[in-house]
Amino acid sequence: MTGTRTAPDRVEFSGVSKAYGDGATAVRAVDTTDLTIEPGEFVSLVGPSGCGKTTVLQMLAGFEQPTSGSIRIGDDVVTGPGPERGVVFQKPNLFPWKSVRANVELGPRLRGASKQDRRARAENILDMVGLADFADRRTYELSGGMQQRAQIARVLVNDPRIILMDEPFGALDALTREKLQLELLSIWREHHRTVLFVTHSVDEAVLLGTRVLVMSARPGRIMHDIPIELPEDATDEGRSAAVRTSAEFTSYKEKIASAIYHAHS
Ligand SMILES: Nc1ncnc2c1ncn2[C@@H]1O[C@H](COP(=O)(O)OP(=O)(O)OP(=O)(O)O)[C@@H](O)[C@H]1O
Repeated sequence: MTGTRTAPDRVEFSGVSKAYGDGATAVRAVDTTDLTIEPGEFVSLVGPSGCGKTTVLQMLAGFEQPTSGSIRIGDDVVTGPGPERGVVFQKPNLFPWKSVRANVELGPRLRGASKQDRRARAENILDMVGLADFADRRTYELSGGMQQRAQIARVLVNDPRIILMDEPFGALDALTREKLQLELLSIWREHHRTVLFVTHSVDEAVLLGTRVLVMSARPGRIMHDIPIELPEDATDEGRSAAVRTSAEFTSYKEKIASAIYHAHS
């Protein structure tokens, strides 16, 4: 039989709903949702507080199962977590007593990579996220921004094809946040992984996303799917301010902020 195979990293939600609990006390978090994410897309997910953004991400991560409908990656139905998906949360979950390098090497070590291989991979990734000089520090010694960099390195070292990020920069100060946004954008431009990025910041959603999805109030469903095309490359630190103040950027922000505002009503 010669069936057509779907691209291996294509994400597809078909009629996905999620309720927590059952009976009269059930919380309907996500309503019937269809969604396709093509390989290499950077999709920002925004919406009113409690509308089900994290639930969408957790279902794709395989930590939660849909109540109805199904989620596929390529031809495979998601039934649990898998090595092709890496998850970055708002709070880094690093081992504080281990060095940055040991934290980053843990994934490859658990998968049986040789010492030489995992060392080389860790060095490469730590360099990429700007932590090469901090490899031997214990993670509790790092600032919040550095800890989040280490967390991103820990996910990237496993070479996931799909990266799921839930408010990863939400706890950082504005300057560090901006720096990490640009770094993430550079990494994505270079490696072109598929990214699903949950954020409360419309500015961040527009700056990073190739698409912004706006969810309605709970039970959430995707109300708007907005492709983003900005005039310039925002990864260049010198030009990012110009991008953020461009007419296109402002217009996207206004459109999305208004959609979120109306999603409440
Ligand atoms: N494990 C759970 N058990 C019961 N209810 C839950 C659980 N997780 C989430 N919920 C509820 O489901 C709804 C959607 O939550 P979710 O965290 O997905 O929304 P969100 O859009 O990410 O929220 P926020 O923007 O505030 O982070 C909320 O009403 C929440 O209280």
